[in-house]
Amino acid sequence: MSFSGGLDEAAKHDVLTTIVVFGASGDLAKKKTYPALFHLYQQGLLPRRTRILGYARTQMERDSFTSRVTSFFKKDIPPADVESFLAICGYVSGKYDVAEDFIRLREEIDQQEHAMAKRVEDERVHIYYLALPPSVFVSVGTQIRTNVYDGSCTNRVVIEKPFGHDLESSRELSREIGSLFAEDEIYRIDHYLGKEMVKNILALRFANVFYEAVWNRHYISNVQITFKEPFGTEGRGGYFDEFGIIRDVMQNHLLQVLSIVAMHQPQSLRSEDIRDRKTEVLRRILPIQLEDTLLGQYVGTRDGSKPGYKDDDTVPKGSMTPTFAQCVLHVDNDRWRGVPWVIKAGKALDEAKMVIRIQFKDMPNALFPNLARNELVLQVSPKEAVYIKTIVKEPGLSTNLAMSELDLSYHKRYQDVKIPDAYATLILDVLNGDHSNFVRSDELDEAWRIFTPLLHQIDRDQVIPLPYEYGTRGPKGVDEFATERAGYKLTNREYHWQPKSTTGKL
Ligand SMILES: NC(=O)C1=CN([C@@H]2O[C@H](COP(=O)(O)OP(=O)(O)OC[C@H]3O[C@@H](n4cnc5c(N)ncnc54)[C@H](OP(=O)(O)O)[C@@H]3O)[C@@H](O)[C@H]2O)C=CC1
Ligand SMILES: O=C1O[C@H](COP(=O)(O)O)[C@@H](O)[C@H](O)[C@H]1O
Repeated sequence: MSFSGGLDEAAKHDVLTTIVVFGASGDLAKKKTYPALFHLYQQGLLPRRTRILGYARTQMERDSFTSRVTSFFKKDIPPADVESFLAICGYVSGKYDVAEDFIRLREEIDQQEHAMAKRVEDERVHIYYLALPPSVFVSVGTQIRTNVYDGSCTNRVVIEKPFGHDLESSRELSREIGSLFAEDEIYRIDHYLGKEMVKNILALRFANVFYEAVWNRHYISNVQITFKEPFGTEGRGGYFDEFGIIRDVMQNHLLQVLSIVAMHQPQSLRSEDIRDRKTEVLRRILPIQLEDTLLGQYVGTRDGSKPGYKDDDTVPKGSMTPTFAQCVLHVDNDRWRGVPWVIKAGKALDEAKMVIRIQFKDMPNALFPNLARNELVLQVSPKEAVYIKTIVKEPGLSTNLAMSELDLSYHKRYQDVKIPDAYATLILDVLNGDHSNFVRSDELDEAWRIFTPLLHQIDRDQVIPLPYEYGTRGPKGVDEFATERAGYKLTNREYHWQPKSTTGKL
């Protein structure tokens, strides 16, 4: 990871670069991969000699391919930019298990490289982006390794989650992928690691003397990491039902965030040093107990305006898959022993939000009795912000105390900065060969170790999730859970942080 001008390393080096997007006809390619590639192209961050080849089974004429991959581009983009981007894009149709099709792909890559090459010894990079269902990862990986892989250039393989559905299947997948590619060729995407505020955690923690000083059990009472979506699985129920909210969001996104908040300072900003620290802290997390877990599944609204999870035609009628979960985790090391970490994720809740809330302990002196607690809140979405809930004297003639905040709202402080999509930053990392924001196989192993016993118990015991109405805060007991299990103290019911916040009396 670089904090000092490493942004356009790849572009500066003018490496001959070929990016192959497998599954180019699909949803992820259309919504994320191509818009991200286009964003990088527009910013001049793709190496000058880059070619992008889509690959999928669907037969597509150039027109239908280009209209598909540009369908999620912003509407106000100059058409000339889109045209020049499309000039570097091509498409090859082929199956995922047919050697001849991959040989054709390799020939196409060779031809394109030949056309771009200045010298025979040009430095070359091949990026294989697997925007594909996991059922074909290994088959496509095998074909790439056998028929496309070029040992004389740098090869990078980008893989999307899910990486298995429990410890055993994840190990099996790692073993199979690991037999095809070296670990340093593999980039496992967790797109939360590309989000601005998640990338900011490292800077906040290790570039400011005052945070690190209190970042431990002596000052922090509990930590809450919360993901809320205001919509249900609508249409994606088939996929979701196999996984459930714990596998979909918690085992990956929330645990990755937790590991960065909890880890010790890395030796350096080198990706392996950062990943070593994350893995080290994951190793200290005890497997989650069912008693420390609250599960829910949304039902339709009383007025019938929103459907329940099981009303979705793609969801099996008797499904017990949780769409909401809240768990307490414990990090068993000297820094964190005794501090509960509450992670919560749910679909069809009351709002869209991803926040990391660090609640400090009570003020240890009695000069001011009954003080509310300080909190440091990192809002990852919808609007990036860092704020510290801070007690002040109510301004004016009053001598009361009031809860207020030190507020760094990005949309106010950085008005001219456009925060890039996570996929754009992650693809840029791949171009730069930077693994810091990708999941290493031992991290993945630890993540599954923490969740697998719980997931198996839920399946084995057929644990019934509690119902909650679409658009609410979650099942009955959600707020009490954090208070009773983690000692969370609601600071002040009158106080609600907003970008332009009101203060509330204590
Ligand atoms: N969509 C999203 O927003 C997100 C997706 N992901 C992950 O990214 C990957 C791709 O997701 P997404 O684009 O939604 O997937 P899609 O279901 O859209 O599949 C991508 C392409 O793969 C081919 N395909 C689909 N099903 C099969 C199958 N059973 N066997 C062989 N080929 C198949 C199709 O291409 P063709 O038939 O033309 O070959 C399809 O266009 C997955 O691993 C997913 O979990 C991760 C985060 C978000
Ligand atoms: O990986 C996933 O993430 C999305 C949420 O991502 P965000 O960037 O919009 O916060 C979630 O909707 C989806 O279920 C899950 O698979």
